[in-house]
Amino acid sequence: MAQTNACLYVQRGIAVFFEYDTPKIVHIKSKSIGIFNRLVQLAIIGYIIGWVFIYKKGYQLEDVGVSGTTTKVKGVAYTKDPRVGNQKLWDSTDIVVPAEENNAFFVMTNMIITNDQSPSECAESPTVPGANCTEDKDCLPINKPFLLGHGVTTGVCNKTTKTCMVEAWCPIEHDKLPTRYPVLNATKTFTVLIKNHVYFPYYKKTRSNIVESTNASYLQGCNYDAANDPFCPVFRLGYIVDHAQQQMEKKQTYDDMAYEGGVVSIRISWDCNFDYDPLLCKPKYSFDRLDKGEDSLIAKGYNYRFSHNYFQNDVQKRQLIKAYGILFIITMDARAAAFNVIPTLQNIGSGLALLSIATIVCDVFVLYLHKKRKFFRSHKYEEVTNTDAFSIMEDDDEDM
Ligand SMILES: Nc1ncnc2c1ncn2[C@@H]1O[C@H](COP(=O)(O)OP(=O)(O)OP(=O)(O)O)[C@@H](O)[C@H]1O
Repeated sequence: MAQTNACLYVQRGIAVFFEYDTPKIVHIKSKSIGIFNRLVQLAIIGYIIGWVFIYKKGYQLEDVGVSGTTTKVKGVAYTKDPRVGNQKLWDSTDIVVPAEENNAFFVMTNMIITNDQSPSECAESPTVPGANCTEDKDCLPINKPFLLGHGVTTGVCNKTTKTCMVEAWCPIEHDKLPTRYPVLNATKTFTVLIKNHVYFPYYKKTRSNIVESTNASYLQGCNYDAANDPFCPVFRLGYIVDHAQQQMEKKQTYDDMAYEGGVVSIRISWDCNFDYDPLLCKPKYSFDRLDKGEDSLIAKGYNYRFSHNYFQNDVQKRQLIKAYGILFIITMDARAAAFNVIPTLQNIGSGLALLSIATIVCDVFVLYLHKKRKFFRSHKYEEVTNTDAFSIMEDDDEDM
């Protein structure tokens, strides 16, 4: 039985080898099928013209720009807060730390200041893991560092604080923000000048976000506003923070964010069409908050520590600052395009090839979905053999 089946397969295989398929044109005269065919062709042509050529500008060659960005923050704040000295004047030199960063700037908005620290011995903080003790032997070995603490053990337990004595920068920092408001909430009125230069290597053209028509007095007086002054490169920090939170469910005020810090991105987008005057190419700005803000339960906000070291009466001293603030990260995305023959021909070619899909779609409709599909199929597929051909030749001979 199995042998017979195998023989049948072999015979069929041999028969297929001696067959030839050729497409046949069946001219169907039907209003509904004709309209369907034209609609499919129209949809494909619409896609090629509308999407590929008009929307995606398939006739242009794209170049990606390289760019450099610098920033300068300006503003003055005056605080009356016992935490930072009763009266203190702050300008951007005090508040922007470090003074210069690559594609970013940090604005300090709140802080814990520990003044006059000097290297000596003091009791470790009770919140430091492993620093609690009841007797001296709990603080052995000597010179053991506390990873999350402030110094190294001296082998003595402080009976008052019940923590190990450490050799450290003393007094150690009291790591707790004392009030619910940020010291430097006035930074919301500070401004930042962003200078962004972009170069397109293929087109050898440079653009800058400081528009050609501006002058120094315009820069000193303008403030970016998406609706009223979209080309001013000077941004109020309060404006950036407000607009960065638009996509967030729980929006925070500038003061809320300034209290524990956060991360905001400033995105500069260039989309230049060099088929027109390059001077018409202007940047667009958008702002986003990158940290989770209120939604994050642990490790909220953004802070880091830095110190100012000095000598007083030949004693080495320092002021330690735990700075909370907003880190502004500048990202850039630059593209330029202009007419070029190669992408134009490529897109026309692939568009024409796409038109053949109309025939496939119509064939599927006519041969498998249409109510007269059996009739159309019988005309589309026809089997002929050599014997048929010979009989027709003989008939022709007789006629002659
Ligand atoms: N954050 C800012 N807000 C408003 N204007 C600014 C800001 N930063 C700079 N400017 C002004 O923009 C212009 C160009 O700034 P640029 O830094 O190139 O020049 P500058 O003369 O060195 O600036 P300055 O000495 O005032 O810091 C200057 O007139 C400057 O005062």
